[in-house]
Amino acid sequence: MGLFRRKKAEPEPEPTPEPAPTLPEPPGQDERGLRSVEDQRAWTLSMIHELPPFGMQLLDAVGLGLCEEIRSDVNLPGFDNTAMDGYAVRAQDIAAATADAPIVLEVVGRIAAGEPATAGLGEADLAEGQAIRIMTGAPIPSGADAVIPFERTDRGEDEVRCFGPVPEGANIRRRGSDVEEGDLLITEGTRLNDRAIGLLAGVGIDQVMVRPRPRVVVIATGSELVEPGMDLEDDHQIYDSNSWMLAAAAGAAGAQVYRVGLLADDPEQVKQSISDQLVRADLVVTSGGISEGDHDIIKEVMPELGMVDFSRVAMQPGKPQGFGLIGEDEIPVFMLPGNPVSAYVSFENFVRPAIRKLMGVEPHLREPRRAIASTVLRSKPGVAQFHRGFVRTDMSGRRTVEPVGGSGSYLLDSLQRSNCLILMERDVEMIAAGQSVMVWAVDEE
Ligand SMILES: Nc1nc2c(c(=O)[nH]1)N[C@H]1C(S)=C(S)[C@@H](COP(=O)(O)OP(=O)(O)OC[C@H]3O[C@@H](n4cnc5c(N)ncnc54)[C@H](O)[C@@H]3O)O[C@H]1N2
Ligand code: MOO
Repeated sequence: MGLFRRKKAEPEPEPTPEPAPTLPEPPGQDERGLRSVEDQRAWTLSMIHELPPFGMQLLDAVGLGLCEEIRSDVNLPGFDNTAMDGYAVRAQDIAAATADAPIVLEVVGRIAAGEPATAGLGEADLAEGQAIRIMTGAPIPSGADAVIPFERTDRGEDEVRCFGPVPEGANIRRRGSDVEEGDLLITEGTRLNDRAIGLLAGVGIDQVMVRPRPRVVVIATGSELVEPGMDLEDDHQIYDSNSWMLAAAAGAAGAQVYRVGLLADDPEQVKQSISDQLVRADLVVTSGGISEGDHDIIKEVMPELGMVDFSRVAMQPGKPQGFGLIGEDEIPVFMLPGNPVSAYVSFENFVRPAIRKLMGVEPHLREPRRAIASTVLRSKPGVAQFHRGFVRTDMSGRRTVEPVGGSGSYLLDSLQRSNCLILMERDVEMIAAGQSVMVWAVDEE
């Protein structure tokens, strides 16, 4: 017992520190320490979330991902109308007409597009022996069941000679024959193109719910890099191609791109510059500095900015990969390898799907097409191979593909000459000429 029966004050318990947030459990590795491309993609995509949707005017929505289902409230056409300038007639009245023995009809009115069907006749039906001059898009008057084009008549004003018959229904565009009220027009997850905008406008819709363009910051690192347009000061410098190519690719995928100037291999500068970018980024993409070198700057500084993961993926090119969630807002960052082809192939495999997921556009991954290999293709065992290729489709629809350039991941020229990536799965070592293989046609949407 203590003095004066007072209990000794219990020491305050030490507050348990919040555990530092970590990335979800990364995918497993093979015996050589490599992850599969599919696992790496699924894992990184699991940390990317669709951006919240907004209502946008049609022209602001071009290229964006629709996040509602669009059904039509109207019929298209909204009324039976004529596809030709001519005369609305009763087909049976001129069934016996020929060039030599034309049938004469009385012209009882005239309807232009935008005028009501009653403009010609009032409330009466077109009667036997009557015709109405009618212009393309104008509504078909009641009683008429065909339109004879001007070219098959003498274009008469008060009466018209018809030089041949027309079948019932000829040149009439029926109400609802394009779109019926209630039809499903565009599904959620569709990236809106120019034709979709036309259809939406055509059914009277002026605003849609879409996800905004993801803001993608693209950064290249490397002290050897020089901005295109500047002089190379010595012969061991190179021009930065990656940040331009990645910025262009991100833009084509639908992003709002911010390309940041080059960052030299100075840790403090790189850290500060990347942190400064986070306020305007939904996604950050870097290139270079992630493999085993002494100056792999990204590998060095990024752990100070958040939760990051560097790994090796069973793919060629593109083996070294980095991913993280950085800054207070845990902005996703893809840290791509510096070799230009590796950066491009990594973009196609991981970044483009992430941009599409942010936009709510499906499918996330490019859809592979089947093509016949025109020469033998080889791959190292145990890695997914992404050869550059040129795919063409002949007149009969047969798609063939040939490799372009070698497999070196520095080969920018052959990358430019290619229009596809040839996909050779991890367990495939050879594709013989004439065998089929899957390709990503990278110039397609
Ligand atoms: N000992 C090892 N060395 C390397 C390995 C490895 O596993 N062990 N992997 C190789 C592979 S594969 C790749 S890919 C590269 C990736 O390297 P980094 O991401 O660290 O990239 P850097 O070293 O910065 O650059 C590589 C290469 O690319 C050129 N480069 C970089 N940035 C640009 C740019 N913006 N525009 C044009 N060219 C760029 C750079 O000059 C280098 O030539 O590592 C291998 N090494
Ligand atoms: O895998 Mo590196 O990405 O080939 O050149």
